[in-house]
Amino acid sequence: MHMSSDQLNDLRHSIDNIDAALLRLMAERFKTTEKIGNLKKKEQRAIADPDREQEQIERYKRIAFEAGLDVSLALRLHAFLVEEAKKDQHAIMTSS
Ligand SMILES: C=C(O[C@@H]1C=C(C(=O)O)C=C[C@H]1O)C(=O)O
Repeated sequence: MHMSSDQLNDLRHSIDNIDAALLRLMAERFKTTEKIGNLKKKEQRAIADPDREQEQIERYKRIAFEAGLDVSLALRLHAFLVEEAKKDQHAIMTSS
């Protein structure tokens, strides 16, 4: 049975709202990691914090599982976000 185009439009409207929320949250996350980068620069701290990343991984696993999201997808998202945040922080650390 075909989905009616009304149903399709409604679902796509939901997707657009979800995507907008995801992008705004990502912007918020990168603004926050940028602040952390500035703080690390001031305090001469290392960019990477493996202990923190490990704690985040455990948290991602739990939250993804409870939310019914594929755990490996959540962990790939974590790796991507942290890698990008560290690249940004590296740029902050090396700028004068
Ligand atoms: C943002 C930080 O810097 C790095 C990036 C992280 C992140 O994107 O969440 C976490 C740990 C660090 O390796 C931090 O130390 O909190």
